[in-house]
Order: sequence, then structure tokens, then C-alpha cells
Amino acid sequence: MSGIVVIKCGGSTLAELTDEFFHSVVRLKQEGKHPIIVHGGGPDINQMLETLAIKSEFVGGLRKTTSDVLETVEMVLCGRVNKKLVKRTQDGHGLAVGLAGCDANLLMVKPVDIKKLGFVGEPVAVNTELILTLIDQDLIPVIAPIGVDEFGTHFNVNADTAAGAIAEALGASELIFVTDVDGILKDGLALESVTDVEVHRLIETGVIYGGMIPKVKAALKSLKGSLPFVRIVNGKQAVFAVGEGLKGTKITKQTTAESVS
Ligand SMILES: Nc1ncnc2c1ncn2[C@@H]1O[C@H](COP(=O)(O)OP(=O)(O)O)[C@@H](O)[C@H]1O
Ligand SMILES: CC(=O)N[C@@H](CCC(=O)OP(=O)(O)O)C(=O)O
Repeated sequence: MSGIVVIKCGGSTLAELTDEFFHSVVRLKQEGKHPIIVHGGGPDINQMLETLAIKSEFVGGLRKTTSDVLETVEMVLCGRVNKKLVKRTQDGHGLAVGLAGCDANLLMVKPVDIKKLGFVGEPVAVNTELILTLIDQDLIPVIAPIGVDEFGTHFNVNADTAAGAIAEALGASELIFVTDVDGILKDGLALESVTDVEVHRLIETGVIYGGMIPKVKAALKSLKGSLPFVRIVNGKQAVFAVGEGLKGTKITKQTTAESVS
């Protein structure tokens, strides 16, 4: 199906998303595109873990996920955050259906490293049929990044990674990371456009660090598929319009001519 737009809403920016943002997502649908929201919720998870006095740590940008942590992550992502986003989309006059990657094996995963990270999964397959059926019914899927393995065990998946895998599997025409900064910043300014090769350099030189790393890694991985480019935009200003570019950073594939020069 053409015109699939995967929009990853980061936990960092959920509170800043405007009513106009959700209206514009619904408008995309009315104009014949197929928006899919994949969301994170890191700050909400942190807050709930703190309230419940459950310790958690990040290893290489991923949350070490014990069974207690997993229970809290599921509660926050599939409950509070997912349903808030469903409400806001429906307030924008669209019909949204909230689900998690573990529903109907939507996001199949394998453990990243059980010893080091516990129940953290990396995507291996996506139930595209389910998503296409929902889209076909004019629904807007709102997906929480909880994956499931072949034995039915649930796993916590980084939301950027989940969005990248879903976009790739569906052959999406756009993948947009909505976050709390204007794009990839260098010397305080958002870069308009960067190639995959430049992104590697920006990671090596420490310009890209922390939460931006899983985002650009997911972007680079999905660029290997059908996507011509991936965008990183600020949730404060993000409003979608068919045929119009968004402000932010565009990550593209370096052409062969560029790579030899
Ligand atoms: N070069 C960079 N440009 C912009 N942000 C960066 C960069 N390197 C690291 N970051 C960090 O990445 C954060 C966004 O990632 P994250 O907090 O995980 O957001 P989200 O919840 O939207 O996924 C920014 O707020 C910033 O602190
Ligand atoms: C494995 C892992 O780290 N999972 C993430 C899932 C949520 C997420 O990715 O949220 P953001 O998009 O707001 O960062 C976590 O537990 O925080």
C-alpha cells in the first residue's frame, strides 16, 4: 500500500504536541495518506518507576528491563501513554486504534542480550497484514513498543527501533521522528540535511549522543529499505501537510557520486 507515513512520537515531546499536530495527522488520512503513530514514553516510565521505587538503568541507550521493570513499562506505555494518544487523535476527529506490538504478534522480537539487558527485544518480524487491515478500515493505528518473542514472552523495545522496523516492513513512504529538538543539532543549530555517512561521523565525534543515537540508527537501518529519507522534527512545531516539507533534519542516503568525491 502506498502513502504510509510512520510518525514516531518521542516521550520527550508528548506533552508538547499541539491539537493542531493531531488535526494534521487526521488530515493526512483524509487526504489519502496512511498515518501510523508509534510512540515512546521514557520520561513517563521513569516517573512511574520512581513512584514505585523500582530501580532501572540504561545500558548503551537501552533500559535494562527486569520483570518488575517490564510490568511498569507495559502499564505506562500500553495504558497511560497509548490511551492518551488515542484520545488526542480522536479529539482531532480521526478514529484511532491503540495497540501494542505484542497484540496479534504485531512486533515479533528476539532478546538483545538477556544477561546484560533482561527483557529488551529487537524486532525480527512485523505482522504487516494486521496493520494494513486497520489502515484499510480508515483507522489510525497507535502502537506501543512492546514486542513478543516466539514463545509468547513480552519484551521492551526502544520506540525508535520499533518505528524503524514497522516502517521498513510496511515499505512506508515516510518515517518521521518527532522529538524535543529541532533536528540533529551541531553547534546549536539544526542541520537541514545529512547523509548516512555524515551521521556515522557525527556519532564518532560525539555530536550525536544519548537518545539521538537509537533514532539515527533506526533511520540508517530503514534507509537501506525503500525509504528515500527520514526526518527528525520538533514536536512543538510539527504540523503535517501533504506535499509540504517539515522543518527539521532530513537524513538521506549518500549517492555513489558523493561517496567517491
Ligand atoms: N546532535 C544532537 N542533536 C540533537 N539532540 C541530540 C543530539 N545528540 C543528542 N541529543 C539528545 O537527544 C535527545 C532526543 O532523544 P530522546 O530524549 O531519547 O527523545 P525521544 O523521547 O523523543 O525519543 C535530545 O533532547 C538531546 O538531548
Ligand atoms: C528498551 C528501551 O529502552 N525501551 C524504552 C521504551 C520507551 C521509549 O523508547 O521511549 P522514548 O521514545 O521516549 O525514548 C524505555 O524503556 O524507555
